[in-house]
Amino acid sequence: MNKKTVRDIDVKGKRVFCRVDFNVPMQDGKVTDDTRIRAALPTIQYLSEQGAKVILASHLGRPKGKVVEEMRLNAVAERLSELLGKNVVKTDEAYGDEVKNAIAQMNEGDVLLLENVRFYPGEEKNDPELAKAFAELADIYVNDAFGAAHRAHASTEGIAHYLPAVAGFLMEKEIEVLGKALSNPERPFTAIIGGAKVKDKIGVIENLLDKVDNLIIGGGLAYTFVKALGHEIGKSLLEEDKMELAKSFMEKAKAKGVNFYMPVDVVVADDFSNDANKKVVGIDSIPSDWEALDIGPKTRELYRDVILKSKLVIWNGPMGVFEMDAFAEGTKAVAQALADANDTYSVIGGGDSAAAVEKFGLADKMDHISTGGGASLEFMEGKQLPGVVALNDK
Ligand SMILES: Nc1ncnc2c1ncn2[C@@H]1O[C@H](COP(=O)(O)OP(=O)(O)O)[C@@H](O)[C@H]1O
Ligand SMILES: O=C(OP(=O)(O)O)[C@H](O)COP(=O)(O)O
Repeated sequence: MNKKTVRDIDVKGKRVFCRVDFNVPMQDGKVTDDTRIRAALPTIQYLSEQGAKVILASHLGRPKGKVVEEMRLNAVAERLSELLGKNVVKTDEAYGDEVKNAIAQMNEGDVLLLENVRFYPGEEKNDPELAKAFAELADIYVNDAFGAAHRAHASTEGIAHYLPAVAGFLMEKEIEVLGKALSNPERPFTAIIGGAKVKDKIGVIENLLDKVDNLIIGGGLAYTFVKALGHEIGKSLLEEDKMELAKSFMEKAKAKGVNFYMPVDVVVADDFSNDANKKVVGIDSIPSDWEALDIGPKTRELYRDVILKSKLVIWNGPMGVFEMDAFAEGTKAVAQALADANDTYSVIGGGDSAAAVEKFGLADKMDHISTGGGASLEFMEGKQLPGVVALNDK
């Protein structure tokens, strides 16, 4: 990465405004998955050990510029405090006098967490006034919020124009791992794209066609491709207006010598539920009133073979409706193949794929699980991430 990092600056005694992505799942006021908090610990601990006054900022959810009580960061501060083994002061605002007073009382090494930055309308508008108000709190800006790096907001982009601005360790690692995967990939290089969001992922697929040796399509988005080939897909997921594009991608893949893999058989169900009637059918035999909710056993074998022969695999999006056990086998097979492929570097991106890998107990077998869903996708599409662009060059 050609951006400065926390290693390149002296932070001792300095007030450091550190943007993190603590947008974590919560239930009944408790943090239910602290992966993103743990992922930011190396930077927080480093800054604290170097004698900085660490002022953390994050968003949580989408409160749309207003205070939403359930989206306060109190529970996050508690969890962080447990993980750090030290007290974390939490303020009820993200800037202003209360915050300035709290910061004035900080000692070197102390950690403070500001309130949800999205409680202010200026955050998502990237309002320069709010960015300046954040900048006034500190001497240095550190961005470690990879998961929000695709957002040009006041605390992720705007503030970087008013302070020395560097990347944290998580940001550096994500950019390096994903960047290396895309710029100098070990081959064969395979991308597996699944999930449901055809619109979000179609750009990624196009970009990947210039980079990969194998492109594997699964999940709900596969059926737009299946239909584009002229097959009946019954009630399976379809983005009709993307069919032409899907067709052109398959042609482009052929022209570029990219192996394009699609399901050869699928698990179809007569209802979108775990106890629906289900059966395995060939890809050209989906009954008109059934829907395909998982890839079939032949497809799992085929995809496994491709994975085992690959040196680098990036995976974004489940192969089926893995939340229901009846349709989790395809996703599980891909996760298991990645776990078994010892010579294959595996990169998982996207909240649902990461959750699936976690659910199957295979997370520690993966080489890199990205903390960013949207961010890793935009990065893989070849887009510049505003939160990274705004940082100081080396
Ligand atoms: N065949 C399918 N039909 C309908 N939904 C599907 C199918 N396969 C996967 N899905 C759904 O796709 C969702 C994940 O999609 P997406 O958000 O695009 O993935 P990610 O979060 O990994 O990027 C999951 O909730 C899953 O149930
Ligand atoms: O959770 C996030 O995105 P992700 O689910 O795409 O990884 C980030 O915190 C960004 O949140 P946002 O999509 O509300 O801007």
